[in-house]
Amino acid sequence: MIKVSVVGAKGRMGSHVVDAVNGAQDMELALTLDAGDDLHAITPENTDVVVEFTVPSVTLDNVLTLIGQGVDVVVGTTGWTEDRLEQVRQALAAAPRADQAVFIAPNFAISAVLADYFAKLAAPYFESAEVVELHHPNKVDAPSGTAIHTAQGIAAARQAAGLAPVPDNTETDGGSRGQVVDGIHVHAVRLRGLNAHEEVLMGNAGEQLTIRADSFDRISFMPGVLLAVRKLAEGSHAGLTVGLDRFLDL
Ligand SMILES: NC(=O)C1=CN([C@@H]2O[C@H](COP(=O)(O)OP(=O)(O)OC[C@H]3O[C@@H](n4cnc5c(N)ncnc54)[C@H](O)[C@@H]3O)[C@@H](O)[C@H]2O)C=CC1
Ligand SMILES: O=C(O)C1=N[C@H](C(=O)O)C[C@H](O)C1
Repeated sequence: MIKVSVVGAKGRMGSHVVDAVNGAQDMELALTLDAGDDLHAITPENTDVVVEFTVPSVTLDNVLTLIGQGVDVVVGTTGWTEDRLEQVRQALAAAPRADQAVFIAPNFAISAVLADYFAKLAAPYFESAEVVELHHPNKVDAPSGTAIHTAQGIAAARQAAGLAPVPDNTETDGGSRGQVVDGIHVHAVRLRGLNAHEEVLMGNAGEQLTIRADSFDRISFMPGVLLAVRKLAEGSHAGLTVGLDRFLDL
């Protein structure tokens, strides 16, 4: 049995993870912690893998503490920059166990992972590309971690293909053109009734490709979370891994 602890267990995602772990025949729920709890309670004796869904402002500190505790960590929280990822790599290099692992996924839903993948495939063939993400209004960060990741992937694919910057003759902008991530405009919508959605728009003269992923319910993230827990428990993914696509045969 894989012993799984959940950090952020009272949150929207954390509470779903608790239910998913309780429903998995090969896992047993160890500790469930939330804001104010001491993460040092989590040790290799009671936990194989920790699942961390908290808030962007605390996730790095949580992950560094958990690495120091000698346990593997699956992270779904957003807010990861290259600088923060590097801090995780360095902490893992000095971790108590040589084969210790941290896995971070911008998105655990297969629809979103595939949309991201398809966007990278399509990117070299279109002059224009923009990303629109749409979420529930309780979300604290904008744009979404997934949209940032998608925009970065599109930008890298365009650069590798030698494409020019996206065409844009905007002269006045009060913010309507969105946040620019590596040259790709990203727009965020917050609307009651929505959960997590992303649309990638690509255009050429006279044509448009739309790639859209809709996560209507947080249960859509759970197969991906459980897959990541199982992969880390296998012990063959030491170090830092980013993106669920790394665990799929794409
Ligand atoms: N990777 C993915 O597939 C997904 C990622 N997310 C991301 O997961 C994160 C959490 O989202 P939600 O569950 O909707 O948020 P939420 O606000 O419902 O839950 C966050 C939980 O973390 C707890 N928390 C805050 N500070 C803490 C600390 N220092 N230690 C332990 N717990 C602490 C809060 O009390 C709360 O219970 C966000 O960054 C969100 O963008 C959300 C959905 C899917
Ligand atoms: O806060 C959310 O809800 C979500 N957050 C993640 C993100 O910012 O990309 C994943 C998904 O979009 C849901």
